[in-house]
Amino acid sequence: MKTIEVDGIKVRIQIWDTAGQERYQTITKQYYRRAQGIFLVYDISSERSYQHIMKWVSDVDEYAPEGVQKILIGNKADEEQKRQVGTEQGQQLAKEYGMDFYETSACTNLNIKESFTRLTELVLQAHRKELDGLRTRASNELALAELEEDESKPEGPANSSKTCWC
Ligand SMILES: Nc1nc2c(ncn2[C@@H]2O[C@H](COP(=O)(O)OP(=O)(O)OP(=O)(O)O)[C@@H](O)[C@H]2O)c(=O)[nH]1
Repeated sequence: MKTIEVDGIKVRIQIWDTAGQERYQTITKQYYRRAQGIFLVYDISSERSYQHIMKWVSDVDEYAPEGVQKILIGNKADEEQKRQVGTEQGQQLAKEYGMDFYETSACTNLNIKESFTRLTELVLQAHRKELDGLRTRASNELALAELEEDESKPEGPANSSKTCWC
C-alpha cells in the first residue's frame, strides 16, 4: 500500500509485483482480474525482455478487465553501458499500443514517482468518467422522480382552502 497525491487528492494504491517466470503464470493471471492499472516492464539492458512485452500485452488483454490502464516501462535506465534497447524502441512500442512510456531506474529513482503518479492519474480519469456517468444518471432519475411526485399530488393549496369553505 502506498499513498500518493494526484491533483490535490490523496490516493491509496495497492501495488502487486507479479512474477515474470513462466511457472507462476497461473497465479499472475489471477492478479490481472482485479487490476486497474498495469506497468509492463522490460529491462533496457535485455532485448529479450523487450521482445516479451508483446506477450505480456496479449495476456493483459485477455485477463485484465476492459479499460485497465497501461504504461510501458523501460527499467534499469542507470545501466547505460549495458543498454540493448534504444529509448526510441520503447517509445515506438508504447505508441503502437497507445500507452505512455517512461524509462526508469529503481536504483537512482529516475521517473519512479512520475510513472506511479501518471498511472494513478489515468486510473482516476477512467473512473471519473464512470462516476460522472453514474452521477448524471442519478440526477436525471431524481429529477424524473420529483416530476412524477408533483404530478401525482391531488390538489394545490388554493383548492384545499376551497374545500374548507364548502
Ligand atoms: N541496475 C539496476 N538494477 C535493477 C533495477 N531494478 C531492479 N534491478 C535489479 O534487477 C534484479 C531483478 O530485480 P527484480 O525486482 O527481482 O525483478 P523482477 O522483474 O521482479 O523479477 P521476477 O520477479 O523474477 O519477475 C535485482 O538484482 C535488482 O536489484 C534498476 O533500475 N537498475
